[in-house]
Amino acid sequence: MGHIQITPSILNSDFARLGEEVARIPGADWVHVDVMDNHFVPNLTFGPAMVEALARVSPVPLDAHLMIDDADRNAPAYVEAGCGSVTFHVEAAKAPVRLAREIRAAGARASMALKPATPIEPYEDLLAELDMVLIMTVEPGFGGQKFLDLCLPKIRRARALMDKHGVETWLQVDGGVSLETIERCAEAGADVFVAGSAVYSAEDPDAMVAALRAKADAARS
Ligand SMILES: O=C(CO)[C@H](O)[C@H](O)COP(=O)(O)O
Ligand SMILES: [Fe+2]
Repeated sequence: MGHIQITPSILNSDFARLGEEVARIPGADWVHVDVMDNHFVPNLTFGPAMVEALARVSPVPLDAHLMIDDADRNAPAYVEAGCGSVTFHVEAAKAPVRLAREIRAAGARASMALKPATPIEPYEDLLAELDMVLIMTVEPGFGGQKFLDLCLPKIRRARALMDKHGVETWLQVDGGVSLETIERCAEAGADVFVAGSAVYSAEDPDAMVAALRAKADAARS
């Protein structure tokens, strides 16, 4: 299991001041950018040009979460835009192995996301091809939703499969992660934590990043 990493989502930040919003979280490991196309999910956010502009000013690398159809065709643009990690949804990818290899070859970390109803077991043999697996703990599309406890057993099963195969793949959780829920995720085996509304509704977002990290660290020991 890797060290604890916190990746705040800018989905619930002020889109009119994105440069300033990312400057408020210098203590984060990554900035999580939720790309939505109004087809894969019923919401629309950023495209490659906006992401490229954000990558130029962000104090930490970008962790792109692509909630877009036809990931095979559309994901490589986000590596080119300067993201350090690119996550595609397996439900939107026709050839996930080929896509993961393409992302890695272009110089980013390759990651695959699963919606709450998508099992991890069919993808066991793909783990070595991936730098990270993202387990959604809400239905993708919107920030500020309630954490789904029903996803915890899948986090445990994913960690067990990673241990079984001896891979270095990170395990990210995304959706409803807060001071109330982060310990459950860490105990289940997650090591990378997305937190959107918890960070950007806090008076001091960087202090919230530190508080989340401390809780996850404590849950581990
Ligand atoms: O992928 C997402 C939604 O589809 C977001 O990353 C996620 O919901 C973060 O926001 P919050 O912490 O408020 O749930
Ligand atoms: Fe996300």
